[in-house]
Amino acid sequence: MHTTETTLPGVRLIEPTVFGDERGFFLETWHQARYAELGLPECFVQDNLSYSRRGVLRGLHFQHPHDQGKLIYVLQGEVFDVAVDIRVGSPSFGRTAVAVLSADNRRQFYIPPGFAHGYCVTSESALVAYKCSEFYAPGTEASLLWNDPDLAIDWPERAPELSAKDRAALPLHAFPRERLPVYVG
Ligand SMILES: Cc1cn([C@H]2C[C@H](O)[C@@H](COP(=O)(O)OP(=O)(O)O[C@H]3O[C@@H](C)C(=O)[C@@H](O)[C@H]3O)O2)c(=O)[nH]c1=O
Repeated sequence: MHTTETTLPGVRLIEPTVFGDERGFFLETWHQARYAELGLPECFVQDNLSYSRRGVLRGLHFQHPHDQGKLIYVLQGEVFDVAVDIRVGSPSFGRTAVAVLSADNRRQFYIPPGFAHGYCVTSESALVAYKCSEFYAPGTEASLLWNDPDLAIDWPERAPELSAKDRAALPLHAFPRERLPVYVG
């Protein structure tokens, strides 16, 4: 397993060791002890799977309270994945880290609690799997505007397909401080 720091402290790109043989390949998608050594949560409590067509953009989402850490990987297709530091008082507040995740590169992106997350599908379709460190808590989720000019994310799609919730999202500066997580160092 190989891990790389990204442009945001705590956000990690993980390349699991792949064991290939004549039958195909095998890899561990999560191993509690090994991933704990990387500083990932020892306990994920929910696994999610979503399917989307090319050009769909889901995000940028976060929950607060009940902030979720997420371990994301792609089972089919390819996505452009984005993390945004939205922790009030963080030295990297408003900064982003991006990664191309695909079924072929088998990369995983770890986004700690306190960050917003989103992705855009760049293949014909994509199956995205992710583990979460907190349960889904309806009413505490929020949508940060995908094309907030202050974030300046260079999305691969200029006119993505969005949910109604994401079309009504707010730019980061419009969120009251109490709706955002706080940086604890
Ligand atoms: C996220 C989620 C949604 N749902 C339901 C609510 C709703 O009826 C339906 C679709 O929900 P959404 O439109 O919020 O799904 P989606 O836009 O895919 O939301 C997800 O986006 C990515 C980027 C994330 O990081 C996730 O945490 C989550 O916010 O699924 C659950 O039951 N459990 C969950 O954990």
